[in-house]
Amino acid sequence: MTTASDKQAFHARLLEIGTQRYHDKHPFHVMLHGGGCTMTQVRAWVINRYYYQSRIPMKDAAFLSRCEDPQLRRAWRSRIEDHDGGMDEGGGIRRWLRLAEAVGLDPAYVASTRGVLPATRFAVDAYVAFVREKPLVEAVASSLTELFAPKIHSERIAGLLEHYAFADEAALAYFRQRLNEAPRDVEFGLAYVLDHADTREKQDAAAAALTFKTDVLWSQLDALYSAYVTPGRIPPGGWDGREGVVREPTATEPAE
Ligand SMILES: O=C(O)c1cc(C(=O)O)c2c(n1)C(=O)C(=O)c1cc(C(=O)O)[nH]c1-2
Repeated sequence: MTTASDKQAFHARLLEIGTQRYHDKHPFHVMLHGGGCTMTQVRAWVINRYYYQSRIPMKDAAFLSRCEDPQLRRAWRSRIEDHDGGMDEGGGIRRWLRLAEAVGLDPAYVASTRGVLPATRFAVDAYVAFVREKPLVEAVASSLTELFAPKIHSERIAGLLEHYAFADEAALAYFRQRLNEAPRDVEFGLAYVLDHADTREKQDAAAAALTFKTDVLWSQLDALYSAYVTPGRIPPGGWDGREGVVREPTATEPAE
């Protein structure tokens, strides 16, 4: 059993993992948010990050398939609805494809996931497998990087609007919407982990799960940096900088 002060210390330990390891500090994000990316680099990020987006509802479905407690399923299932949405209006995935269009990519190309870097696939697939296989408290703990996501989403909205001609509210709707959704998810997830990681061993395992997830996020950006910032390093199968580009966005284009 854990005491209240134990719980507090564990909470602080989880927050410290974000301070040390969250991907807001990755050099690729520093470039992206500071206006230092070329359009090819922005597009590479949109293409690769789509793979993460596309797998989030699949990992949440894997999680749900393992929950025996109906209350837990009720609390969790909105995550799938946030990303998939309804038949007509769609959700986060469709909003991501609007960003793809805004940066001049064919959304069908992005949705095909052709051109996604091998290391992106490995990292994201490892996250889905982790959630499918590990104890529930570790699976929930692995989602707690979202504790740190509202800050990065706000920085991204401000940075993209300031530095890139393609960026407007329609293009960035995905991030604006996450600012509403993520705090609710993370409030539930954090309370669940603080309550259920009630031994030192479970706390260690939950902290390791959160650390693993920061690695999943960091590796995706390492893959992008290696392929599209370092000249001549696109691996076999990676987007070539041309496929799926349908137009160059201009500053004078009217917003949708
Ligand atoms: O832009 C980001 O940096 C970022 C990070 C994360 C995250 O920390 O895992 C998520 C998201 N965005 C996001 O939009 C999202 O829907 C999401 C779901 C999850 C998850 O693990 O269930 N993480 C994230």
